[in-house]
Amino acid sequence: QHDDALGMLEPHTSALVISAALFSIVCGFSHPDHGYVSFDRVTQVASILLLGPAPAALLNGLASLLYPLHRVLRGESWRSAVDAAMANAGMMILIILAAGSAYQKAGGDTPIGALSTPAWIPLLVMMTVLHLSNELCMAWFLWLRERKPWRRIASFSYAVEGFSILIGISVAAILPQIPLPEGILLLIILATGMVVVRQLAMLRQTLSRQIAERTQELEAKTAQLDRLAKVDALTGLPNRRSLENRLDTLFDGPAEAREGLYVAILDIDHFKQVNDQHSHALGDEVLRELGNMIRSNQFSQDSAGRYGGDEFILCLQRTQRHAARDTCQALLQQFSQHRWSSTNQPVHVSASIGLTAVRAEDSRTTALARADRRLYAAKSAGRNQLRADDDAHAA
Ligand SMILES: Nc1nc2c(ncn2[C@@H]2O[C@H](COP(=O)(O)OP(=O)(O)OP(=O)(O)O)[C@@H](O)[C@H]2O)c(=O)[nH]1
Repeated sequence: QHDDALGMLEPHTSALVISAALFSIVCGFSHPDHGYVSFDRVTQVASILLLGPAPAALLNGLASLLYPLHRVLRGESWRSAVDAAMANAGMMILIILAAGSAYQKAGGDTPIGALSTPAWIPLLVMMTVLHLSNELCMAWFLWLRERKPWRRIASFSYAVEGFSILIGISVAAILPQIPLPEGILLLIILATGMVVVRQLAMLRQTLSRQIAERTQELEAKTAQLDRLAKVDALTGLPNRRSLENRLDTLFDGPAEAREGLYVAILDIDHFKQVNDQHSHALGDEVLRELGNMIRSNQFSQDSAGRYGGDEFILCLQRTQRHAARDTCQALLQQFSQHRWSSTNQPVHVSASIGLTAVRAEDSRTTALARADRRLYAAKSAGRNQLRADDDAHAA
């Protein structure tokens, strides 16, 4: 007979079921992919089989409503905890009533007589199907409300679910058959198992979080090192290595990429004197400011940089002879007219440029060597000037 009259509930039975239900909910854990995974089915199934669907629904529903206390103690807001508890309790009561009725319809006894009763199979199937429907409804609801993507329905939560249901069935079948001390021992072993699984899950979660944090730090450091390896610290322009790589790419690529390509070498005039007569700090400021000027001119941004000391390489792509000359002249003029602020006495600093058009047969070395010869010619001619291929005396 199906004895699940609510009036027959003993206070100590009710207290035990509510405590067990609370314990099995609290022993859950948040899984990054599957959300909150808990063992509450153990108590739900055991209480359906021992007390009947209606008392089980009542007691587990009550436990679910009490659960917010625990979540609030963990720092969640009352509002969100109560919201979640109401939704949980409602779904749980429905699942218990439906699965419990299926069990009774299949001829299952309350309390369950033995594990050999096949009526627990519809209970297991119903519980799993209802869990799946619950998941689908939640996913659909979250998608409707927050456009959250659908969570993957993975085997893990079903493994926990199925395992919990089987434990619940076993507990219900075994508990009434054994003496009280053994029964208590069984419950203690079960509770310890839940705590251990929970602790292992939390440990796994902490480790994954730490690994994710370290990976992020390492990626940031690698990106920083990568940047430092390519950039000149003083001017912020590409450094020699990065410039050479860039020029190699240009020179190794198709000949069309070098059409209209001009390469210039700029060297500050008597820079040693700037350092010696004023200060190294002013020397640094001159280099930094020249870097800013180069950046704000029309040089190919990734192919203009500091080649070393007071020497800079400038590339102009897809341009013409006059335009290349004008750009270089404008830079020399801007640089020589700059008023250096870090000193009281007036300081005049100028630079010289050797400019050359890249030829079809050029390699990086031959083009730079020709630009260097033009620079030498500019220095020899008195500095603060530009020498290009077509200038008189250009070497
Ligand atoms: N302040 C400062 N000086 C630097 C830095 N790197 C190189 N120098 C100085 O730049 C100077 C380069 O001098 P040189 O190229 O030999 O000759 P110069 O005095 O510029 O004379 P010319 O090139 O013939 O006009 C040296 O005195 C270096 O010490 C730097 O990062 N900061």
